[in-house]
Amino acid sequence: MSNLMGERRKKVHDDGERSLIKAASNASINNRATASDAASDAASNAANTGDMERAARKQFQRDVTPAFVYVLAAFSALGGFLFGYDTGVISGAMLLIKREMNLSALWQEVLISSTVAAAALAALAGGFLNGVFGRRICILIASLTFTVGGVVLSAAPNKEVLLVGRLIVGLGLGIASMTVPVYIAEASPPHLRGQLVTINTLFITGGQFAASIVDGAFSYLRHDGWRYMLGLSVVPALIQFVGFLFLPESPRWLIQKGRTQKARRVLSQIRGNQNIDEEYDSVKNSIEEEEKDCGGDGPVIWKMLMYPPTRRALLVGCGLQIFQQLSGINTVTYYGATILQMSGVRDDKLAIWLAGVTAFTNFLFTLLGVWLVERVGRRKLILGSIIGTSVSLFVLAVGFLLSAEHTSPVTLHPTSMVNSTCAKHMLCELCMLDPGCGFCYLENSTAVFSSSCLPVNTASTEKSAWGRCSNTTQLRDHTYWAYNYCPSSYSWVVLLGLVLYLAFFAPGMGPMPWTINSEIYPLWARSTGNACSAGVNWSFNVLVSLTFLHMAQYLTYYGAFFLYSSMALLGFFFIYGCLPETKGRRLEEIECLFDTQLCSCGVTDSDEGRQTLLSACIKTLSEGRLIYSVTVSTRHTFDCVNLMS
Ligand SMILES: O[C@H]1[C@H](O)[C@@H](O)[C@H](O)[C@@H](O)[C@H]1O
Repeated sequence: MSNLMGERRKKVHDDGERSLIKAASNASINNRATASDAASDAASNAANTGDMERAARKQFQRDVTPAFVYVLAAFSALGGFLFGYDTGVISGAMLLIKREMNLSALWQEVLISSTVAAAALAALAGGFLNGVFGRRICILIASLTFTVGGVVLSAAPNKEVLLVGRLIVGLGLGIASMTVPVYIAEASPPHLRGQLVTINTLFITGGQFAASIVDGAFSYLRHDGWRYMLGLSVVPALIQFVGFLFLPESPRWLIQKGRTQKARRVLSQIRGNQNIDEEYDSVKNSIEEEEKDCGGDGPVIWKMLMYPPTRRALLVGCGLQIFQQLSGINTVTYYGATILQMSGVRDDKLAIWLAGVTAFTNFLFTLLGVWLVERVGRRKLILGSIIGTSVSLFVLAVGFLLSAEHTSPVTLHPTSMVNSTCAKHMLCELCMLDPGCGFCYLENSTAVFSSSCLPVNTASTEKSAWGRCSNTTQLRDHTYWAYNYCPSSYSWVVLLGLVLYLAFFAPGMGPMPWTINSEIYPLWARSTGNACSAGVNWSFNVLVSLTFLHMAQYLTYYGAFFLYSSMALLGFFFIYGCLPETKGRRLEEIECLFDTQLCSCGVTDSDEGRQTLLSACIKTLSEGRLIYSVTVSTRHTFDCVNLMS
């Protein structure tokens, strides 16, 4: 298989080389090229030999990828695990904390959103820290922050200290989320980069899954169970911290800082003592090239915005993160347990584990993404994923719509309830959309009957404040309490939508925005580019989570999901138009993909040839009597001129 891929890539290269000679002879050097047919042949042979050597070297490197790069990726991806764990664990922990500390709804909201908001700010600051201190120090800072945050949270005597702990964890999240993908991308060989960076997202979803298991297990410990839930994050954080004391700095960052000897040492350590000259030279050349192109004063973000290729890359990177969040991943997974309950899993004890089922499905399908990313490429994977996501959201919305249209009426109106707002609701759908009420009903195999809309118990949404559904032991013998959902014979459509959603979102839209962002910026702009896009991701994460319940109230559930579905469709057109394929390219080549006007409907085959050709040109071949000299004028056009020496 890898042989075949090697052959294919070589063919593209050959074609590129042929078109190079053709382009050159058609252009300004027409006469000289005609006079040098023989020399051209010789050069072509020499170039082919060089080509074959390069291909053979690449093949060798593929066959013997040293284990060290996997170790490095795994330790880095613990940052992803903590990302998933710390964002996932809070929902289960909150159920216990709110009871023990008597938290108001506002405090609950503050404790949940503060972390994500702090992460957004820290991700932005992480760009600066990365540029100055390097990737390794930033990962060490992040794991130390996670550790301190975990200790503060697990020992918190009151809600104020809890808030401090949540803010500290948020800082770690922000720094880790932008640094880890960059570090892995910079250390990986091109043919494995996509897979290894995607492993980071696999660890995110793995962390979310682990969090749901821990939540389930410690939920039985009514007193202080939350301390274990929150405190356990210290374990992976410490493992990562200790691991990173021994792991090296990114060789690309070292070269950028002029620490070339160390960079060479690290690169050959990561590549397992293979020949690193070609890679080292290409990174170094491209840094010099970048300095020429993008010299000038001002903050990096300003230079990025002034320089068209990085401006376009930033737009694409942030756009991907925005559409990832606007596709509603965090509300769908948050709502997943309710969807499963709605579909007939009515046992309350089981409900807490249902979030785990959704998280596990998300994890499983992210694994599919790891497998696919280097096989089909980023572009196809994310396009297939987002269109599937949009369709699944549509199915989810239709399921909610059908359920709403066939919603059960409220048949009982207890007289003691006249003062409650819940008494006003005549349909389950309206009762369910009111956060203060729930639906209490009896059910036989064919119908719902004896139903009432009752106020929810403020301490636990698992039962009503009073009446038939206020005592959990009474909630059997076909008496059910539905908070957040209505019994419906169309729940299978909703369940189908959920499964389809996870199957499509998780392999592409979940990981690709992170993977692609780690690749598309040139080195001088990489930390800042990733900081901005990660900051945008976290900001939209808060935005979507904070607006979901209000949207559900004003637009109903189906309205909210139709909106997410159209956002995903919009995202499809954006990605189709603007995202080039980055698979298999060296990081230094990728900037060229943004040379031309943005949104030119992706990269065509001939573009691929053009890019391979460009990288061949940049190397300035000098073989035999023939010299290829390169003019890469402001990186917008290039012309390979063959000259007789
Ligand atoms: O890529 C990740 C991932 O797929 C998670 O499931 C989600 O919670 C995050 O917000 C997202 O950035």
